[in-house]
Amino acid sequence: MGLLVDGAWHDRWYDTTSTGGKFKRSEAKFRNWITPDGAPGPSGTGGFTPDSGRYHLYVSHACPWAHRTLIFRQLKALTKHISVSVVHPDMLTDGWTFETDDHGATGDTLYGLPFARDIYLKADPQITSRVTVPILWDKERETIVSNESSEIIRMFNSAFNGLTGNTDDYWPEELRAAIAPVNDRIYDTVNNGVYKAGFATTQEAYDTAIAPLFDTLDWLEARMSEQRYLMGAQLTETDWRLFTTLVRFDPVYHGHFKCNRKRLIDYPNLWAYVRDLYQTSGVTETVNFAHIIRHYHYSHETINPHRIIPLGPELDFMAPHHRG
Ligand SMILES: N[C@@H](CCC(=O)N[C@@H](CS)C(=O)NCC(=O)O)C(=O)O
Repeated sequence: MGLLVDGAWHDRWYDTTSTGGKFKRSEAKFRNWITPDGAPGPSGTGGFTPDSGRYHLYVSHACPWAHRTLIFRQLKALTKHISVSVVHPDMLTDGWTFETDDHGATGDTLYGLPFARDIYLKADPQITSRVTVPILWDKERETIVSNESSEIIRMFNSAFNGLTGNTDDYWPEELRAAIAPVNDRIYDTVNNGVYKAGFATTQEAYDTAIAPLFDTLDWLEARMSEQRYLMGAQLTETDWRLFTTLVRFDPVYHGHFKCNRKRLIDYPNLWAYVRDLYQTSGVTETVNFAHIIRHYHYSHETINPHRIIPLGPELDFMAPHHRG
């Protein structure tokens, strides 16, 4: 794993020495928006209109952030309009690569480049950035539209409605004010919380992450005993943002990231809720457990130096969820 500094690749693990052992996620660099009329969005520059075939998504099947974008591509009927390349699950000294010797890794189907960093360099040869997925690429302007998943899913939610005719809304106006604090808490303590626990390099940093993570899971378990979805009767982006972390919880985060006070399956409502979401039409096929389990255990040498891939728990995501 590494990062680009002034266009040069440096093979370097996350620096936790300056933060008292705490993992700090860096801000995404590319923050443009595709909008119905090409007007600039809340950040970035304009000119990104919702044209069929113009955009390409680079994802990892292992990555919970990239997974969000794949789910929205399915839910919003965008599969015909936005093409996809899938990186190899092993992220080693070259970062994400386009090697294809693993079932489901497609290579760079646009340019045939060897590494994900080459996509960042194509956008800006002098860039200083981590090389993260997802990457939403514009084939026309040959640049990165966005590498921030929370913003990519909002574009997918509404910008292409005129093209697809799909008007399902996962960020409805009337729920936005209520969604914001729930997203924030789940991002900080769960989505990013598992990483803060897993990548901690001091006991204190781990302790600081693990308590709020399970407090939030307890809170969510109670909430899901009263309603089908996080915001009530309607499925929203908040559910999908939580789903991609919870679906990885027992196979990866429980053991590899030491999030082990409880398993997901010890929370009856949350476990049924995750099965409900998993079984949603189009979503099941976005979950690739082989890449998920392989990536984390094989790539994180500081956590699992012998790269032994655990067998993993037997989980039946297709078991009836009884939440309808
Ligand atoms: N803010 C980004 C975070 C994406 C992210 O951190 N992706 C991870 C994979 S799960 C990554 O590519 N990490 C490589 C690195 O940090 O060097 C988003 O939500 O889109």
